Amino acid sequence: MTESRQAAPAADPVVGIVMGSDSDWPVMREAARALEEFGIPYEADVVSAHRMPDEMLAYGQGAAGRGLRVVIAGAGGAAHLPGMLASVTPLPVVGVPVPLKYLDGMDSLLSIVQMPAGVPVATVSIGGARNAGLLAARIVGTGSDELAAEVREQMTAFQDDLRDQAHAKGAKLREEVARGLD
Ligand SMILES: Nc1c(C(=O)O)ncn1[C@@H]1O[C@H](COP(=O)(O)O)[C@@H](O)[C@H]1O
Repeated sequence: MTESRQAAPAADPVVGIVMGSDSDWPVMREAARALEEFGIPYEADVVSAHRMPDEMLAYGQGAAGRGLRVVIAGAGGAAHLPGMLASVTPLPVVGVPVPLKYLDGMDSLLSIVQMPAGVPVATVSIGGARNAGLLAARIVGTGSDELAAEVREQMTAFQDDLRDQAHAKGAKLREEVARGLD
């Protein structure tokens, strides 16, 4: 009898990564990479407030009910997607300003960061999708389930690693200085 080989069912996503266009993916995939490093199940999709407003509303309104705990929303230019999602979901929304050819992402940054009182979006730096993923991981880590506990443990190890790397860089720089500048 041949052994049946079935792929394990993918865990339900707890983070939703959405972006205004697939052209944002080269930037936004860094958020996905960060989540993968922490073993956090996520989904990724194109959702545009401007081009598909009905679908954007449905995504935002359904996100919490589907088990998502955080939404990461990235968009370039007149980036209304993160704010519009934040207005229809009770979940934390992390906004990623995506830099485009003109204005270097300043337009997107200002569109996302200047939210009216009552509708918060946690905005990361221009192109800062990796930090968006790490922030989402920390938010997941605030939970009380097994995944949250694992993420907290991994995040502490990650931070220890960052500190060790910074120490190593400092040691290298001090050695260079001790040898004298050319
Ligand atoms: N800012 C938004 C929204 C939105 O905020 O709803 N929808 C698309 N876009 C942005 O338009 C840019 C150009 O999109 P195309 O590359 O598809 O022309 C992208 O950076 C996208 O995020």
